[in-house]
Amino acid sequence: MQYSSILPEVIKVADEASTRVLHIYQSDFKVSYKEDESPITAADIASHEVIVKGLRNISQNIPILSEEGAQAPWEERQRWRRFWLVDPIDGTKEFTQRTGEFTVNIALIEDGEPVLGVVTAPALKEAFWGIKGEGAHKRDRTGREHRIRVAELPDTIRVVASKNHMNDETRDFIRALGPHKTLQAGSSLKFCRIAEGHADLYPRMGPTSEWDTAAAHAVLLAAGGSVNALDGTALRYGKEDVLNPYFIAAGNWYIPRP
Ligand SMILES: Nc1ncnc2c1ncn2[C@@H]1O[C@H](COP(=O)(O)O)[C@@H](OP(=O)(O)O)[C@H]1O
Ligand SMILES: [Mg+2]
Repeated sequence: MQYSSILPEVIKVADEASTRVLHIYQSDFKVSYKEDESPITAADIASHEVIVKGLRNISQNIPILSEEGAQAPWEERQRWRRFWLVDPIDGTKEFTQRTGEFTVNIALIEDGEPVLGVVTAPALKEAFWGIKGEGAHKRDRTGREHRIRVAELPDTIRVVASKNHMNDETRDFIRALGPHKTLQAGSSLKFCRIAEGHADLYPRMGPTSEWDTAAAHAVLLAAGGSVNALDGTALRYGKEDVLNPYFIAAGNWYIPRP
């Protein structure tokens, strides 16, 4: 499959979803709570609907797994060699707190690997995309597009961490790094900050689901970075359990084995 030939259409779908999301963000929206007590708004649903429709237009035959869609049973999912993995809004808490740090995420998975990813931050007017082996790009708030790449290792490591889901394990890991600077960012933007060279490391010793990380993982990979579980193996997608293991996303950082 020629990923570069479908990329402009995937960006268009993400942009359409972003426009809908932003419209709701700027309105007096209502917040409801799912069974797991995580928040959901009309923007999550609207974004999901725009993306599913758009991706079906691009490819009739590639199945879709979305945070807000009905999940196909494992008997079916385990046969998917290639599928779209979607988080219509990552950082719903950021959305409801109106920090602007939420994203729309679309990834294409092939044999467990994120080979294409598009991440948009509607309120920040930023977009990131990447294709395995073909590099990553950012569109900034002025509309200018440019290639991005992870930074060379700086003297002081810049660590990016969750605002809403910080925990003791992640804090201990960061402390053990020694001298470092800390940046905060919401949602999958943390991976994108590494991909564009503004941060070096994102340790996540806490739960996330496959849709939270896949698109930004693809961007970071394409920009020269990595996302590894604590045993050093790359994060993979399309598992029976959609939860990710704890991970370390990094630019040019050497991860010492325990
Ligand atoms: N207990 C838990 N189980 C699964 N995922 C969790 C979780 N706590 C937080 N997350 C995930 O962390 C994401 C937010 O990350 P961050 O704190 O880095 O912004 C949430 O994305 P959603 O907003 O899409 O639900 C959510 O999926
Ligand atoms: Mg999410």
